[in-house]
Amino acid sequence: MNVETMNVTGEPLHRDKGDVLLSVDNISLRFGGVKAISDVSFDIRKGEVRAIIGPNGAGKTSMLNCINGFYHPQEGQITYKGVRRAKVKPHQAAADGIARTFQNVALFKGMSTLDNIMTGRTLKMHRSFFWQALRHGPAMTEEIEHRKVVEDIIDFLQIQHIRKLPVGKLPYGLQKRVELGRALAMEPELLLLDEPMAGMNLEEKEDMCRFILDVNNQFGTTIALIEHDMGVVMDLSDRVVVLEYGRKIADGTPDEVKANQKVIDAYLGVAH
Ligand SMILES: Nc1ncnc2c1ncn2[C@@H]1O[C@H](COP(=O)(O)OP(=O)(O)OP(=O)(O)O)[C@@H](O)[C@H]1O
Repeated sequence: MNVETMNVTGEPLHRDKGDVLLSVDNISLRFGGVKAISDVSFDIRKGEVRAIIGPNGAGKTSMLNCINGFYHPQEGQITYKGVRRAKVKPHQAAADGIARTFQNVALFKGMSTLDNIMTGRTLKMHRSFFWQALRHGPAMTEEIEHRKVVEDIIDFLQIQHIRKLPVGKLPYGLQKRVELGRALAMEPELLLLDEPMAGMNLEEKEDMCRFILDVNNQFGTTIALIEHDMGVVMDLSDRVVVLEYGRKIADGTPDEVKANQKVIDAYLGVAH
């Protein structure tokens, strides 16, 4: 099998990096008197790794929450796959191919790695709860198909050795990998990663970087990630958008952003 041209389920991959997959236009989000995001616009192109960076409180997580429907901005609009979105809910965004991971791992701690990743297949299950409970007939066939996808993901992420272990007992780096696995089980077109390397040691970071790049290269998944480690951001990303105090202050390639005086000032804490 040539994984370069296949997705997780072995279907052919159609990569046309460059088209806009999602665009954020003039988004503003307020919480009472707090302006979390002010008039921000940027786009995410199909097949790219797009980083969202900025100092603490800049509005990065709020932006991911707007993209996947956790928050609904008071102003502006989001267009996904050419369709202007109304107020979608997170499960609708997920059904449309947008999956995410969280800053703090959000897994079912008492459940095994395998079962946690299996929960990522929920939206793909067509048989009713009645059939699934019986584990009979069409539901059985369907479960076998879903298990196959999940086992492929487990192989891909090299976590066979922990497939039966409860995730709450795993080191943090591995929990983050399981969370990535659960997001991948949704076969997303757009994967949102909120600080995927937070709390990891160097070796775990290197592993996670490699998996993110492999997901992008092998499955053609578009990735938007928030990350504080600048080395990681510069290595992984095709383009970087920089937020500060809820406003966009820069947008470009890693080299362009690195050389931008506003970005340098923001990270040095220079007052404006
Ligand atoms: N649910 C909420 N209710 C009230 N204020 C919020 C809420 N979520 C975010 N904020 C505020 O919005 C601003 C942006 O927060 P956000 O978490 O998006 O920033 P961030 O760039 O992700 O920060 P960090 O890097 O520290 O995670 C902050 O002032 C924060 O306190």
